[in-house]
Amino acid sequence: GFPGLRLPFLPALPCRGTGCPGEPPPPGLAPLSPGAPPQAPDLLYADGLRAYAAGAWAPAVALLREALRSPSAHISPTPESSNPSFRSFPSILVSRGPGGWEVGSQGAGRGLTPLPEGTDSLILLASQMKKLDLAAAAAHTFFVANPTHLQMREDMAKYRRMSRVRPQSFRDLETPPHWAAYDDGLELLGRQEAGQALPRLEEALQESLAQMESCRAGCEGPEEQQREEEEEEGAGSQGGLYETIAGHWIRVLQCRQRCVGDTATRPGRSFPVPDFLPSQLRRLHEAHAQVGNLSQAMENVLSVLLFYPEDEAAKKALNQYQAQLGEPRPGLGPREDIRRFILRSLGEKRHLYYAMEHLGASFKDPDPWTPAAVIPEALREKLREDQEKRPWDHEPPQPKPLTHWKDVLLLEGVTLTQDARQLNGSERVVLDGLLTPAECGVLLQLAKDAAEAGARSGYRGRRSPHTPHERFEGLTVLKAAQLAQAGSVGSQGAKLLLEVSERVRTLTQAYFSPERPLHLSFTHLVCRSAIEGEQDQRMDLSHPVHADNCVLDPDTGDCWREPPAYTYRDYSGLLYLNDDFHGGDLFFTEPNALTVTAQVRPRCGRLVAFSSGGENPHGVWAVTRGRRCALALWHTWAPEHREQEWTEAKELLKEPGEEEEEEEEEEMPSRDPSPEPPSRRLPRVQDKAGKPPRVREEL
Ligand SMILES: O=C(O)CCC(=O)C(=O)O
Ligand SMILES: [Fe+2]
Repeated sequence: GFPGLRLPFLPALPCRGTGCPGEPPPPGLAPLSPGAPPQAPDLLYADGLRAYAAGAWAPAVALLREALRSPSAHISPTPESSNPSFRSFPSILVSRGPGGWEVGSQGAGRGLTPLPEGTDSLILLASQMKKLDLAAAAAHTFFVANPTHLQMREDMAKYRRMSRVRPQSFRDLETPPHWAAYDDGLELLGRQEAGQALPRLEEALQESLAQMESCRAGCEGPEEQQREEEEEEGAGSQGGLYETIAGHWIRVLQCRQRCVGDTATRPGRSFPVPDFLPSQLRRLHEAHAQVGNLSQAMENVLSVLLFYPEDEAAKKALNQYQAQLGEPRPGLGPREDIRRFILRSLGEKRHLYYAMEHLGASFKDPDPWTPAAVIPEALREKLREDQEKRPWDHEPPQPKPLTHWKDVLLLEGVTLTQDARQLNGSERVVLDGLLTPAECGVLLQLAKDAAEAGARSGYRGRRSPHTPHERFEGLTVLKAAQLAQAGSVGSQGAKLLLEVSERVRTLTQAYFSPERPLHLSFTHLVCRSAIEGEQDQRMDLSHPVHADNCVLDPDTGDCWREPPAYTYRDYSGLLYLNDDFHGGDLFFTEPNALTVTAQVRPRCGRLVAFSSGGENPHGVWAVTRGRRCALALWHTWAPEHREQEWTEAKELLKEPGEEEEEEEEEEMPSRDPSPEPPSRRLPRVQDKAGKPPRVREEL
């Protein structure tokens, strides 16, 4: 498996002396400071890789360059032979030519090219060092941090085609094969290249099933047995033989069912893509239909129907095919691999539900498609209640529209919904798919729990500072972490809040400021609730028209970048969590604060990001029913305005075992903070216990 690894091809490097836990100075950066004695190139190289693995680009580039430049490196540029875990690749050179990135094979006797500063130099450097895997991963990482760099993406594809490396190995380095194939397939499909998409989509499905198999195989492995032994010791083995056997099987089955979610979870993400297999089948069906493969389109749509027998779209397509084919063709049925998968899974679910009903076992069904008939009558009521409490787990899958895929940037499944032109502005964007429904659910729950915790301690949800007709609750990341520590809210929610804010920062930087690092300056989870019985004659807004970093004068259209405005804010982001309320759309206006130029309806996982100045006056229509929750984030180019609380919150939420690893990373000096979370760049919080809690009021 790939449990959340960022760069799995990098071996865990042995820790030697300096920089190792318990040892002073940070790893191997000394040679870069003037006057320090030079280090052997392979040590520099190893340290460079460690810096690279930690995401510290600047030191990585510097160290690797040093490694390459040292005299002995000219003879043997890589310590490949001494380190068997580095594979050799054919020698390929990527360089920046007049027409963009250029790919060619390395000519003999070519001298060392002076390297420009910056992340992309690592790609060049790595390829010169014949570290094609490193080059590819660097290119990929560069792309992830700069998704608007479409040229780069195309060139990466070229690079991949030209290399004699097996086709997947570039993405494989960082991404499990089923995700790599899936993303490729979707992208091709979006470009209307269904024919080319098909092999990748098919591969994605095969690889997903294979991944599932290997995950399932692990369910009876030594770890599972060890856990059982421990549990049995703990429980004093009161049960007899049958109980022991039943207990074993229940655990194996629970584990196997969990593999669905594991396979559907992208590396680094906390939640699975909902309904992963059925949505892959839908894509396959779509692609086969587009190229006119009638029988395969039919096979796939029949497979969708195995999951969802009542799926209207699938039934309609099927009828159409049957009409086209005339008479039923023998031998045409759902896919065998899917049929077997479903049968087996249903068998397991039956056992688990039985165990739940009669043996008190717990089981969280990972699938929304389980037919009601499989669930014992006695459990249905309770499950329905749970479901109502947590509707996000069972929201029907919403296939993303494929019509705009030409414009879509594929980044962690995020799609570009509206660009500045479509929004009638200069620096505005709407992106979708930043959160899964489950993630929205967790954050909504966090907001709710925090509000309840506040109410218990005598704090009443106050009236909005903007309107008397709404209640307003705001939660900062630090407050969330403190509440999690006190046990008032789940720590999963507080952690997700941090993770998500970093996700937004990365995207905002990539989209608007690829050349210059953006920092979070303030993160606020905000819910606005209509006060019932006070909505009838309402004329005001939930949030009056304003600009975020300047004081707008609607009469002249000027915007004064001076206090009381938060003048250091450079980019604003609103990440919406729900849409089950009335009113509450965000809108942009002309500088006169009257003429509406664009409007955005909030929904789960939708991000609206824009520059914070007078070019983006905006407001929020009255929320007249229900509760509207959003994560408001402001970004700054000014490092001195970085959100200190982010780091403090991160610190509070750290699990006991995480300490050492972080220690090492934090000591990694990194002046170029491009794709890292702010925590690595900020000094450690000195005194968490002694400090009175800071209250912040920023809106
Ligand atoms: O919640 C929104 O959609 C916008 C809020 C806003 O503009 C702000 O807080 O500055
Ligand atoms: Fe605003």
